[in-house]
Amino acid sequence: MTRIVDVGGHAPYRIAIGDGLLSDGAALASHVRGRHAMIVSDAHVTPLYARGVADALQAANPGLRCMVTCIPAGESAKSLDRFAELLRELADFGATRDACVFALGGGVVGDLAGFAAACWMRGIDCVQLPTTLLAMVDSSVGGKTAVDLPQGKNLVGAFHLPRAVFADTATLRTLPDRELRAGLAEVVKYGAIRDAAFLDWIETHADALLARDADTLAEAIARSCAHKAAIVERDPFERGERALLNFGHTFAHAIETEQGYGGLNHGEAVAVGMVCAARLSARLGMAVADDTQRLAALLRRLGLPVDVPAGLDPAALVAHMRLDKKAIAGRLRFVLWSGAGAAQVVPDVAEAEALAALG
Ligand SMILES: NC(=O)c1ccc[n+]([C@@H]2O[C@H](COP(=O)([O-])OP(=O)(O)OC[C@H]3O[C@@H](n4cnc5c(N)ncnc54)[C@H](O)[C@@H]3O)[C@@H](O)[C@H]2O)c1
Ligand SMILES: O=C(O)C(=O)C[C@@H](O)[C@H](O)[C@H](O)COP(=O)(O)O
Ligand SMILES: [Zn+2]
Repeated sequence: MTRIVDVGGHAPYRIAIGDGLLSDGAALASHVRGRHAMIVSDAHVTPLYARGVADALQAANPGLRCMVTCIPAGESAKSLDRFAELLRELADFGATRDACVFALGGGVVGDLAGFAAACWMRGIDCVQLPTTLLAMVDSSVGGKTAVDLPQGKNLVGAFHLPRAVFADTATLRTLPDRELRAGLAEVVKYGAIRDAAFLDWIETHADALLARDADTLAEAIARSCAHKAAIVERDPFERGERALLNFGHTFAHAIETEQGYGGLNHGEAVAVGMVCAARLSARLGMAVADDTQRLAALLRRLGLPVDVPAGLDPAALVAHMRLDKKAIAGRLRFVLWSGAGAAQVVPDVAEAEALAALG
């Protein structure tokens, strides 16, 4: 069964979620307007799936010129250098404005390839083909694309909506356990910020999710995408409510940056960050300590970390937060929590409070 989530707004697109979607060459090729299709993937995903996608596209449209380009796996590939390399490859490929980039991989590939598509000739089509749970529930949807700098996460980027998203759940069978758990952190985020019943559902289905039960995973993906779609179609450029999707991220990005993008992965950092944000909310009188305990217990049960890694300098973490994209006029803004299903953006949070919330 293929589940569909439609994302409305000024440039609507469809998210398809189902087993085997990467072999549907006709569906993939229907989004290519010209003759050039560049499949961007990483060193783990390329040998597993890239040839299949290229063959499926080619079979559906024999006139298409397909190329596969492979980046190293991992967050450190989300760099300006790799971005420049992709642009040079698009040039060498002769990609014209009707070319299409297929981002086949996790959030790293999606963000990097999406950013190259956003910039090449001021914007060409991009189709997201997420192969991690995190990319299926979050990064492939909504059009945020970016690369990191040593000074901070996602500091250089653009909003560039995908033409379509195909989440082939069969690819999750090869995903390492650690990456599956990372994706579950962003799933928990949706329950935490806007759907108390979904948070209950995740608690009830935690074992099935960890055991990769296919229907349970597909339901988690579809419900997560529906939440993200509802927000990003109303606020595509994060002028307001989209910031709620950043719950836990001010802490998470500071940790990832301070670890040089080689420590916790994004989902793990978000798990820690959400607990810090919940603690901060309790300190500021918005949440009760019991809610923080409940959130931490669920994340632990899902195999995720909930404590700031030992050895990180708290002052350095707060210094990174000053470059958080939600900060305004030199003051920190946080997504804070008032318990299951309820979050809000709070301006002017004192750095001393953020420091104390690190635990
Ligand atoms: N744009 C957004 O809205 C948004 C949202 C959330 C996260 N992100 C970004 O996404 C990135 C994290 O994405 P991620 O968690 O997918 O990490 P990732 O892209 O690094 O993938 C995780 C690992 O899994 C491997 N992998 C991917 N699919 C596989 C498969 N099917 N089988 C086997 N191995 C596979 C990858 O090679 C990599 O080693 C971060 O950079 C984060 O900032 C962006
Ligand atoms: O789509 C969004 O908006 C999000 O904030 C989703 C986050 O999970 C994601 O990690 C995003 O890349 C963070 O964006 P940033 O603007 O804080 O860099
Ligand atoms: Zn995130």
